[in-house]
Order: sequence, then C-alpha cells, then structure tokens
Amino acid sequence: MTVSRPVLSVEGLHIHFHTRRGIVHAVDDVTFDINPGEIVALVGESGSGKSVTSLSMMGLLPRIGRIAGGRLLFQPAGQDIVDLATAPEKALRKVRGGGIGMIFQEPMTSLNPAMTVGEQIAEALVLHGQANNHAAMARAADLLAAVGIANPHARVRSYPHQMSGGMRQRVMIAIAIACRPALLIADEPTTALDVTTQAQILDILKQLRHDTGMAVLFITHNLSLVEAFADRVMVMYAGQVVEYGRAADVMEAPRHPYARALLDCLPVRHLDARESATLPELPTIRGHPPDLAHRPAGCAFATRCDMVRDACRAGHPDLQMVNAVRGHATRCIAWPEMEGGTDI
Ligand SMILES: Nc1ncnc2c1ncn2[C@@H]1O[C@H](COP(=O)(O)OP(=O)(O)OP(=O)(O)O)[C@@H](O)[C@H]1O
Repeated sequence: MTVSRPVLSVEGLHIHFHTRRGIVHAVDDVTFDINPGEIVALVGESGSGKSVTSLSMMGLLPRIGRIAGGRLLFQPAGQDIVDLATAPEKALRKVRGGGIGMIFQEPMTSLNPAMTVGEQIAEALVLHGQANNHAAMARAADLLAAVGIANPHARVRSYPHQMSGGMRQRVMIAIAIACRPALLIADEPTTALDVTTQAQILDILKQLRHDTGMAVLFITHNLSLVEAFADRVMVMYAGQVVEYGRAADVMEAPRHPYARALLDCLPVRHLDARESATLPELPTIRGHPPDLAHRPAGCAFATRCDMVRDACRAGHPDLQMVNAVRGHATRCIAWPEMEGGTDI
C-alpha cells in the first residue's frame, strides 16, 4: 500500500513582528500537516494568528514580520520538496498562484476593476506558463463553468463591477484553481456573503477537492461552518494551536475550554430570523487575549478560563493527546474533568 505524504507539513513555526512595543510573538510553535484532498479548518478569534500563518506560506508577511523558526514543507506529489520558510523569492513566486492558490474575504479588492474577469483568469494561466494567450481565454470560460457561472463564454467579457459578490468570489476561485494547485488557502472566503451564497461557495470548494484531489486550508472565525465543511479542525488561540482533531470530534466534545467557549457562542443553527430574534443574547467569551509582546508564563487562556487552577498559571501547557487513534489533542491540563472528558 502506498501512503501519500502530506502536501504541506508545518513544523514548529514561529512568527515574530518587530514593533516599537517589542517583539510580538504572533505565531508560537505551530505544527500541523495537510494531506492531499483534505479540508483542514483553522479557527480562532481575531488576532489568534490564522492569517499570519497562511501568509507566511506564500512569503507574504508584512515587512516587519519574519519567520523566526520552523519549517513549511510544501511537497506536492511527484515534485521536489520546497521549504517555504527559507525559499528564495523566485521560488515563492512560482508557488504563489501555481502550486498554492489563495482566495480572500473580499474579492472586489483582489480583482482588477479595469480588466474583464476572463482576462484576469487568462493572465494567471499565462503567468505560470500554463497556456498561451489564445488558449488561456478558452480555458477561462471552462474555469468559469467549473465554478458554476452560467453563460461562461459571455461572462468572460464581464468586469467585476457587473457581477454580484457571490459571482466575484466564484471568479476568485476560478483564478485560484487555474493552475491546478495542490493546496488552496481560503481565508474567510464567505464572510461577506449571505448564508445561501456562503453554502454554494463551500459546495463548490468541496466539489473541486473531490474532482481534483486539491487540499484546502480553510481559515475562519466561524465554527458553525466547520462541521459541514472540514475534515479536521485546528483551534488557534494567542498564536498557538490549543486543540486539534477531526471536525466532528471537536464539535461534539471539545477538550479545550477555549474551543468549548467558542462553541457556546454559536447561535442555535437552522432558525429563521423571527425565531432567532426570540433567542436570549448570545454569550461572549469574557476578557481579552493576552498581549503577544508580553506572553504570560502559564496558559495563555488562564485569565479567561472558568476551569483555571494554580498549575495553569505556573507552567506552559504542552499539547497532549486526548485520543491518539483519532488524532485528537488539547493544550489543557484540565481536559479529563471536562464534561464527558474521558469517554470519547
Ligand atoms: N502588521 C503587523 N504588525 C504587528 N503585529 C501584527 C501585524 N499583523 C499581525 N500582527 C500580530 O499577529 C497577530 C495575529 O494576526 P492575524 O492577522 O494572523 O490574526 P487572525 O487570527 O487572522 O485575525 P483576523 O481573523 O482578524 O484576520 C495579531 O494579534 C498581531 O499581534
């Protein structure tokens, strides 16, 4: 039996920002793999380090940020391994939009308003040597069809402002998948869209991974999307992965108080607007994340945690296995005392 290797292995990643307030430890020892065809969700509040982790893979960190340690091994099947943490800009340029595609929250700011969507898709193909100008325009129409845009041969001549938000996001996906990437990074791809369009976009991504074997790193602050969409989830807090596991396991029985608190903040799903209006106000997680320029000595969640004890403030908790067979781990020493703690 051949076991395929992960398409991306992140090993002990540290990212620092050199600011006037000191060194901000934005990402602190993050390790994970993504396998071919797998959808992995990276979840956490604003500022937890999700975007910075993904930007580092593309060599797109802001100027004051740098990778201070670790490896980012990009290893698509049949190709040489590239360490994206140390690769020269020329190699990163080849990976960006080539081996790794990327889509963001607001397609209007990423699309060029002065070019037709067909020209923009074709440009990606020509830039990466996938087609000449003529063939690229024909392929652009195929790609629009693949992301569910009706009348693709006419639509290649549309400008972004002539399309709805949902259609523009489909165009962004078409550009991102144009060069058949082994990995797609989707950073809050549906946040600006209504619920129906959100579901359609996620369905397209699922279908694409099914058809092409592309892996997806899905970045979101919205845990309610994770269950239906992702295979595995990693919960980030203050620059660290605090829990990871199969999406269903983490949603069913979270083993870190932060993950549990995020779940408690979810609205009851599948209610219409009138029914939701009658719900009591949603809980929020009290307190604030720590200042990443002055990391606390113990657990970063200790000041906000209702299970905190002295040992939590004393030492820095490591990730520990909850269930090794199912690959479920938490960075909490108190997890056996959580509801249903030992019986999954
Ligand atoms: N340009 C910057 N200068 C200084 N610090 C930064 C900068 N960009 C990010 N950071 C630091 O990195 C941390 C992680 O930021 P990041 O954007 O990855 O969070 P996020 O989880 O993606 O949040 P969001 O959901 O709001 O995008 C921030 O809390 C901040 O401390």
